[in-house]
Amino acid sequence: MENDKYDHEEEFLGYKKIDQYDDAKITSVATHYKDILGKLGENPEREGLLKTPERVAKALQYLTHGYDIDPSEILRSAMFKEDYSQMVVVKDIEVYSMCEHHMLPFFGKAHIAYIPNGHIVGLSKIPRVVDAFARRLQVQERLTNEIRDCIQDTLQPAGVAVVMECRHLCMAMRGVQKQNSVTTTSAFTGGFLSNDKTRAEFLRLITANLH
Ligand SMILES: Nc1nc2c(ncn2[C@@H]2O[C@H](COP(=O)(O)OP(=O)(O)OP(=O)(O)O)[C@@H](O)[C@H]2O)c(=O)[nH]1
Ligand SMILES: [Zn+2]
Repeated sequence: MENDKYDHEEEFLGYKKIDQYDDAKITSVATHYKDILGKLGENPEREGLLKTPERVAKALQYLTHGYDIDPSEILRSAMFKEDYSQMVVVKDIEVYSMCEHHMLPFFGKAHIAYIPNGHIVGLSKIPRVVDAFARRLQVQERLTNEIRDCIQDTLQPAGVAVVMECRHLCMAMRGVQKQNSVTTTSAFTGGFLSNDKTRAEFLRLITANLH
């Protein structure tokens, strides 16, 4: 019975379970990757590579499963009326995404805050929203804005702040080959935009070592 509830909840939120692969898609993507291995000068029939096209296809489906998720629905599923109007900060959320230019990973941290306006949201839903947008082909700037807009439009708080710090492998293992550069992006609404003190408090909280 517990399982039934779990399945229903997954379906409701539009989550795709990790083991729920789309067989037709996997077969088609794998066929292309077998061809690509040959074009790269490899022998796709050698033992170590026999299952590689299918593995890559499954990995790619996982790494882009955010397309199947409705991020607003995630928030709507756990909004609670609450008389709390101080900033809520969830910091150091790990992010793994892939740049849409090279399909190479970029990864780092997201720091998110909102100022409740009658409703709070289940804390775990904020990292879930981050993942729903991150598990797509992205640029860091759009990812940052999409997270902000989703929280603002769905929860309608008095303000949202998103800061992301990421390393881009397309800048490290190829191209310009800078190993230590970190890209920071930010997006704000409401009180975080209009009130310098509110924004400064958020920035202080995400840089403070409180634990
Ligand atoms: N603004 C932004 N750029 C990104 C992001 N991820 C990758 N890029 C950049 O996308 C750009 C694509 O530029 P192009 O000149 O078309 O591609 P390229 O010839 O492979 O460029 P190089 O990486 O400089 O070798 C590069 O400058 C990447 O660093 C991102 O999240 N945001
Ligand atoms: Zn890139």
